[in-house]
Amino acid sequence: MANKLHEFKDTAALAEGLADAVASVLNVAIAERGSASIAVSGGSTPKQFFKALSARELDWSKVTVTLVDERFVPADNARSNHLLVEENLLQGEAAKARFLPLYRKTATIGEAARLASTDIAAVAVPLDVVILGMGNDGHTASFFPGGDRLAEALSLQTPRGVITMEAEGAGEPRLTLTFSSLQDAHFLVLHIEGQAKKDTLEKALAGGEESEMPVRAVLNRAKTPVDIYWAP
Ligand SMILES: O=C(O)[C@H](O)[C@@H](O)[C@H](O)[C@H](O)COP(=O)(O)O
Repeated sequence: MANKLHEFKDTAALAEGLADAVASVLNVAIAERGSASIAVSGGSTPKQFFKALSARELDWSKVTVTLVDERFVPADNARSNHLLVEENLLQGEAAKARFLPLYRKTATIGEAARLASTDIAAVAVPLDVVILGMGNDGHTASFFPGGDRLAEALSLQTPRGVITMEAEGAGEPRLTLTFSSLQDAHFLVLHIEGQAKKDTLEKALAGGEESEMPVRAVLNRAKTPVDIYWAP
C-alpha cells in the first residue's frame, strides 16, 4: 500500500498544511458535484487542525460534516465529539456547514446507529475526506482491540453505515463508521502527533494482526492510499 508520510516541524505547521489540503479537496468536490463531505475524528489531536480548517475560504453551505465515530453521549457532554467539532470547527463561516451527528437521543445505542446509518446513506459515496486519529493501542475510529464487533466493523462485507462498538479501552459505548464507509474516501488521512504515536505507527506498519492493532486494516488494505500527517 503506497501510504505517504507528511512530516511537519510542529503541530501548528501540520494544522495549516492539512487544512490547506482538505480545503482543496472540498473545493474540488464542490466545483465538480456542488457538494462535499468530510468525516472527522474526535480526541485531543485534531483541535488545532479544526480551527485552521474553520478559517479556510470555501462554500461551507455545500459541505456535510460528520464524525468517524462518537461516544454515546449527548452533545452537551464534555466527552462528545460533536461538541468538540461544534466548538472548534463549526465556527465562523464553517458554521454554515451541515452537521450530521452520530449520537441520537434514542432508547438504545442500536437505534441511534440505525438512524445515523440511514442519514449517512444519503451522503454521496465515497466520502470526499476522512480524517482518522489513532490511539497508542493501535485503534482508529472506534475500531478498538477487543471490540465486541471489531471483525464486523473491519469487514468489507459489512455494508457502509454506522455500527455500535464496545471495548475495554473505549470508555462509553461507541458509534462508529464501518471500515467499508471510510476506506475509499477520495482523501484518506491519518493525523497523529508526538513520538509515541510515531512509534505506534511503526509498530503497526511492521506487520501483525489487525485484531491486535486495528489501524493496520486502514494502513494495509484501504482502497485509498493513506496520507499520514505527523508532527513531533
Ligand atoms: O472518539 C475518539 O476518541 C476518536 O475518534 C479516536 O479514534 C481518536 O482519534 C483516538 O483515540 C486518538 O485520540 P487522541 O487524539 O486524543 O490521542
